[in-house]
Amino acid sequence: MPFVTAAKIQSHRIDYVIIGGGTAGLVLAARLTEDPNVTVLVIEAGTHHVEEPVIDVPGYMGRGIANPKLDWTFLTVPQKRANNNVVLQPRGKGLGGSSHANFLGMFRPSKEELDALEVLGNKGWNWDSLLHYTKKSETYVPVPISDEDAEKYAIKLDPTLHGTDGPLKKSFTKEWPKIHESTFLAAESLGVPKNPEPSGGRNLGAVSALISVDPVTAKRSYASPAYLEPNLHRSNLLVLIEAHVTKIIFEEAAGLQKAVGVEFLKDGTVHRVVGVQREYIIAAGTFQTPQILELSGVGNPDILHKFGIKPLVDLPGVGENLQDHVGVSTIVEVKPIEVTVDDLVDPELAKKHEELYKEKQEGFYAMIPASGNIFLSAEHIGSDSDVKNWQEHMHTQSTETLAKVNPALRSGLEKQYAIQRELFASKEQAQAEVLQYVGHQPVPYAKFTPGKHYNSFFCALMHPLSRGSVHLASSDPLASPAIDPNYFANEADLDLVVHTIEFALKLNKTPPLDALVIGPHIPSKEVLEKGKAGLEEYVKANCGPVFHPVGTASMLPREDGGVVDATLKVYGTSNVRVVDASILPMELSCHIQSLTYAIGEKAADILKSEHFPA
Ligand SMILES: Cc1cc2nc3c(=O)[nH]c(=O)nc-3n(C[C@H](O)[C@H](O)[C@H](O)COP(=O)(O)OP(=O)(O)OC[C@H]3O[C@@H](n4cnc5c(N)ncnc54)[C@H](O)[C@@H]3O)c2cc1C
Repeated sequence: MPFVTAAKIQSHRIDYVIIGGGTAGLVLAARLTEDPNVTVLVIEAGTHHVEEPVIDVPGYMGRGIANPKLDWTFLTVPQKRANNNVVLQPRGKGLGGSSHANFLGMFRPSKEELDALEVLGNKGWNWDSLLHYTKKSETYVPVPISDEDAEKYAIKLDPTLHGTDGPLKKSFTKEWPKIHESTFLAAESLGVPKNPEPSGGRNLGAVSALISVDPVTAKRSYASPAYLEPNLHRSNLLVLIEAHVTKIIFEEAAGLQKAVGVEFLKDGTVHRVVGVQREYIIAAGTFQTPQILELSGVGNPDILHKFGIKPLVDLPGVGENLQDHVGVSTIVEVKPIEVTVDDLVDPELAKKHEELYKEKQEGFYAMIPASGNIFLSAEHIGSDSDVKNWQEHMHTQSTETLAKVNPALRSGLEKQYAIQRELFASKEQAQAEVLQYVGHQPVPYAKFTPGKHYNSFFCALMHPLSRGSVHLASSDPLASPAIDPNYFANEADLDLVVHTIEFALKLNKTPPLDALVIGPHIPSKEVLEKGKAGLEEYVKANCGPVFHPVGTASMLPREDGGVVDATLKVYGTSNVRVVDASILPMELSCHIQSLTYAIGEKAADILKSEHFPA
């Protein structure tokens, strides 16, 4: 039984401490403890969720948001270019982290995007390597599908691209919403083909989403049941839950900061773990990893001084370079061609599906309502002259951003923008995503009318040019950090979201989908009548994230504003690394959980090869 108490920790000899038992943290813990001579302590602020339907049942996706037991319930600071709104930023709390809170989609970026990590100065971080580690993390479990349905719903996977014996299960939904078929055909008419195998480095087009579900049990597969629970028998894997790490304690040694302990709060008492043999790994996610670094004296000295923290490592990239997929929902009323989540307002039907789920692992709750996604290039959402104007506009806007940025971060940002411009110019690279939600997406800016049926398209940006930040808002380690995605700081981002909405509106008017659409719900007719200006206002008033923040502990050369090097070691320290999504220096054209698992897998091999060379 690896669960330990704060009082007993020091009776163990610990090789590695992992701060945060989330997606990447648990992968790393499981892989390192494959060696029985290596002892790992995971410290997780949340709890161990066992038999928690809100997590396990795929059809309950999203229900944990704003529940403080499951979600950190973060909000952004007021967004200057989005009507000063504060925006919800959910993050999974408890073992499994955001892998227990997410919407289950399993996607991969394009080959060029992963190869760009190496171009940015990170040797060994490229498509081939990350494909290897993604496959290592997963097992693809096929579900039976007829040839006719496989054609309609764009499913023809190349088995060599998918894992066969990794801990995480992925599969497809067992039932296919009819509206996906009409949507995919309409997209094809607008020049966006179906992509039956988006996992091989070409992710553009209309796809049916793979999801992190075990089709045998119909339960969510996530970091805790995949990587932790099967290893609970290991005596060298120690897990401390409901313990909030407040800082790492450093001592100077040979010109570097060496971590000599970690401090945490449990049940109102401050505890320390000292005497760790090898390393301290921060895996607290994109918002809390920079918070822990800053609380520990690693970051921009100007920021640290404000909170009375003595700077130990001058690292101005900590908490900077935050990027997020931002977007907005569009919803139309549709004809009732099939039973959807909208019908579950009927308590009798909801009960029937709950029973179906319990007894046969079937029905609505065995699937997710959002399993169709359309990835679009700039060319798909704009005319030739739009694209040309955009490129020019993007260039000017980026140049202005570069002029304002902290000089220590400028060269890194310049390199990122050069790559973004290249990706933007390519007809093969996705710049926007339309996520189909079959039914009325639960958003606060639209009211569902029982008895009606809806179709939602969430329209999101893939490669934001805007850069935000996450920094301390208080020296109190329990306070939320100040999260500022800085949405639409670059106007091109707003324009791209507006063009994506225009694409979605066009999709609704294109056969055969048009035959199902009754009329607009949101944006309303009044908004639509105002044209582009109306849509811009609509986006600013209602935008929100797709929950894929990255970049706040960027893996980049130090002279480019990096926080970690290509071995994930924090610059200026001798024994601290970051292993989570925050290390990704640039946003990708996909949902990022698969890649986060791959980061954990790759990190484990990096550590093993350094400490136990073959
Ligand atoms: C609502 C939502 C929907 C999403 N949908 C999808 C999707 O459909 N597909 C997809 O690919 N991706 C999706 N994502 C994104 C994806 O799940 C995350 O990007 C990924 O899981 C992040 O992993 P991580 O290891 O970086 O951090 P996390 O998994 O968040 O892990 C961080 C861990 O650290 C712990 N922690 C934080 N601070 C401390 C502290 N001070 N002390 C101790 N522990 C601490 C946290 O409790 C957490 O367990 C979604 C995310 C959310 C929130």
